[in-house]
Amino acid sequence: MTAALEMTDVSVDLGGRPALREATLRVDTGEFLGLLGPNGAGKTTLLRAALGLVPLRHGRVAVDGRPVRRGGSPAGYVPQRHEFAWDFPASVEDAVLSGLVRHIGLFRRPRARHWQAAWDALDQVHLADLRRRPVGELSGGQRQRVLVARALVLAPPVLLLDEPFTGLDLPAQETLTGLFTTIARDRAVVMATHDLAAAAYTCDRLILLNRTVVASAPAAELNDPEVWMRTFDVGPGSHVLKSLSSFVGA
Ligand SMILES: Nc1ncnc2c1ncn2[C@@H]1O[C@H](COP(=O)(O)OP(=O)(O)OP(=O)(O)O)[C@@H](O)[C@H]1O
Repeated sequence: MTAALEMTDVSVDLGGRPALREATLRVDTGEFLGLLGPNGAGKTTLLRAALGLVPLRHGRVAVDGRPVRRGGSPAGYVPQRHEFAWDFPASVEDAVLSGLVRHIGLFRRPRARHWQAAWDALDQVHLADLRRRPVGELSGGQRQRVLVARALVLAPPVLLLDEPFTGLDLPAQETLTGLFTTIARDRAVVMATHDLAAAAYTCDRLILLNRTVVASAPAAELNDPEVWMRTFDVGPGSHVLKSLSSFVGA
């Protein structure tokens, strides 16, 4: 089977320093993958490499079997919420259509098929009723779903989520988790997150990252404390390990 996303020996330098070292991973259609690691572990860099947004020092990236070139990845990207201009006077459907700007053309009018793709994407995130609402009036959870629809409008083989739960309450997180699980039925989903509990409960597999891939397995199988110590650069007496033991086997 062709991988939805395959990264082989990927190394990236940022500011002259290594941000990612020989990272290798494969994600298949139908998988919901959690990407975990401490601050500065290279999670965002790995997502940006999958999007063709950073030069690779070494290695290969392929989406749906096709090599990714600079700026030309078919992967869908859901940025962190603060990266979107919510005070821009746009409706929900305008925001979703902006995901198609490369297909529509910058100063051209969207065609019927573009509107239909936007409405279908809004249907998938259960926001069809709010399509005329100004984006500035939405809650944090609704804004997150708009960003997911904006990425889905291109029907990507893999959806990359950067910290989707930050600042959301538990019910909003639960809604999103259900949504991501549904979306992962017919594509791959990769979620970079600091929320280990949410990832452990909902993701099929976790990738533990600390500049390189330290481990890749379902949460229940990640029961070697050594692996978590290497991931988070902590010693055996660390509180990190104690808090981990409630939801993984470490
Ligand atoms: N534009 C940049 N120029 C130089 N160094 C950078 C740049 N962006 C990131 N870095 C460095 O690259 C490393 C990896 O950063 P990255 O943002 O990928 O980590 P992360 O795991 O996403 O972190 P966080 O959990 O804090 O968001 C860090 O050491 C960071 O300081």
